[in-house]
Amino acid sequence: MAVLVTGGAGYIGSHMVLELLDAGESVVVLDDLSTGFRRAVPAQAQFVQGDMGDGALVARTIAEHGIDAIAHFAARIVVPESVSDPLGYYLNNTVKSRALLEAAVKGGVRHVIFSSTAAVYGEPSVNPVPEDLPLEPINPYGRSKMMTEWMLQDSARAYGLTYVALRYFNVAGADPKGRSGQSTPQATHLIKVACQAALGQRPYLDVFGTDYPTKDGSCVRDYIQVSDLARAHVLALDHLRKGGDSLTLNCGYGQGYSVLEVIDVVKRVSGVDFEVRLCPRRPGDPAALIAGADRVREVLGWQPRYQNLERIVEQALAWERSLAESEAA
Ligand SMILES: NC(=O)c1ccc[n+]([C@@H]2O[C@H](COP(=O)([O-])OP(=O)(O)OC[C@H]3O[C@@H](n4cnc5c(N)ncnc54)[C@H](O)[C@@H]3O)[C@@H](O)[C@H]2O)c1
Ligand SMILES: O=c1ccn([C@@H]2O[C@H](COP(=O)(O)OP(=O)(O)O[C@H]3O[C@H](CO)[C@H](O)[C@H](O)[C@H]3O)[C@@H](O)[C@H]2O)c(=O)[nH]1
Repeated sequence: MAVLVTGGAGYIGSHMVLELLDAGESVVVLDDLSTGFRRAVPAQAQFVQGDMGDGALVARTIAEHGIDAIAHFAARIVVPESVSDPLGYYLNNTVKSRALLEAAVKGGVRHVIFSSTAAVYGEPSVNPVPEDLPLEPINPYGRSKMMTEWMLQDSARAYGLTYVALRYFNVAGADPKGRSGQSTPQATHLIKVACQAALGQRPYLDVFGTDYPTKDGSCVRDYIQVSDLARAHVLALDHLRKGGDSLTLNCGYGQGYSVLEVIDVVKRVSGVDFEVRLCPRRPGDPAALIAGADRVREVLGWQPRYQNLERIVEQALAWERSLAESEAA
């Protein structure tokens, strides 16, 4: 038995690969390296370079490696890009997920763990956000993911596979052992960008919006550490392999930090008072997104290990430093 990790050369997928290998699993990564990195895949994992939409390749990979479960991370993930290129997003995230699922069903794969997102909720009317809130995504990225959740639901009913859809809130930090982290040079994620500003790799940091109805006017988010998140996937896989039902679970800590609070923590941990510019709102940002986070703990017995923003920022800073050193070498 082996686990196929699509998008395993990317930020979150590479942490899943580490978590699976640490748990003694056999791992095969399928990635087209469109935003991922070959060096992010450890030597103990098998690597197949290719497109998850290539049904013949996926079928061959499933058969050759005896795949019983797929952890499906591969996607395009930049919300504004999804607004300017919706058909590109529906192709990669929805149409190619359909091809992957078809090959999985035909190849007898029993379980799928899917990377969904808080973006399926759009601008939620309540916070913390419960999983049963009606889905009202406000951009093509969120819609592309919602449709894949639907395909999984329908496929589970029709073909008997079981799945866990995990709706991530804001993912941050890096492997505590320094083996992986967020490597995308143009990443737009707040904690990554703030760390780059602290290390002098960016001249300043923009704060997008200071007039939101929140504690200090800036947006509030729930930042979950990436290895804690990967651990939830491993528990989800155990749950399914033991015959557990299909599930949809939020992944967050249920704790919100404002953009200005995050910046304070990055300044304190780094010891650098970098320049911060207060800017107008960024289109499409909901004021607050905090996970209703009880279900993942109750159903999977998930216990976070790194629920501490200082620690998450320390990891992100350490990763940025190691990236800068490897680029300089
Ligand atoms: N980063 C976040 O905060 C966040 C939040 C919610 C959900 N997610 C979801 O988590 C998943 C992983 O995101 P990430 O932050 O690691 O992004 P990432 O860009 O680092 O990783 C995506 C990986 O998928 C690969 N890929 C893309 N299209 C492919 C295709 N057609 N065939 C094969 N490989 C392909 C890329 O090369 C890359 O390695 C995505 O599904 C994303 O929607 C991320
Ligand atoms: O330079 C920056 C970067 C971000 N922000 C703010 O910081 C908050 C967090 O922004 P991120 O870009 O880090 O994350 P998002 O909340 O926009 O998006 C994340 O969560 C979404 C789910 O809602 C999607 O899944 C998406 O892929 C994932 O990156 C937002 O209020 C944003 O406006 C800034 O002020 N300045």
